[in-house]
Amino acid sequence: MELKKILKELEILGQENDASVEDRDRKYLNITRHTGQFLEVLIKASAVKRVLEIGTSNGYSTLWIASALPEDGHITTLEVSSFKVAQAQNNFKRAGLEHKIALVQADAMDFLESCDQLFDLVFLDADRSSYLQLAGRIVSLVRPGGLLVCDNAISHAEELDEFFCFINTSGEFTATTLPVGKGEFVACKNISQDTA
Ligand SMILES: C[S@@+](CC[C@H](N)C(=O)[O-])C[C@H]1O[C@@H](n2cnc3c(N)ncnc32)[C@H](O)[C@@H]1O
Repeated sequence: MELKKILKELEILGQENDASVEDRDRKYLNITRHTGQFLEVLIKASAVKRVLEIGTSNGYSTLWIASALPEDGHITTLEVSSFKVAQAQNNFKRAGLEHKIALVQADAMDFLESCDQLFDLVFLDADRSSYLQLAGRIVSLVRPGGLLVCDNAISHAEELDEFFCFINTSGEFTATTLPVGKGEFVACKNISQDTA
């Protein structure tokens, strides 16, 4: 099925589902279309090839990212819920983008502890209360010159304040928050003068 149609279908499903379902674990909580378009532009403009996404849900944001990547690009996306993993896998297959996507069913902390790759882009959209605990690992997985993007930077600014403070005071990133979708915190990892 054509990607555009799948994205539209998932937008309608997300709105209807999240408005009617009480259980938060069953809500999709997808990024907005504008955030998808923003990620698409960022990936293309920055020649991003390797992406780590934390928080797949049913794969809506992953589809935006995977479709923006070049043919030799790759995204690893983490999701803890088996209910959502099954739906995401099906959506990746329908969009014909499976070859660019590694969907890992895991808790982010477990995965990050054992991950030794560097990524051009880390997209963070999971359980906000765990970000501060994950912050050290996240920082180390972004390559120098690479990007960290975090969703909900305006919609949940207070909750994310300590995490953003950690990134901003690390001295390792140049960051800003953009009024796109629910607010996107965008941080570029500085390239030290020694290695530039
Ligand atoms: C906001 S939703 C992600 C939405 C998705 N990025 C999109 O736009 O389509 C957050 C997801 O993160 C998952 N999640 C929460 N904590 C997690 C963790 N510690 N490790 C992996 N996944 C987690 C939840 O199950 C949920 O599906």
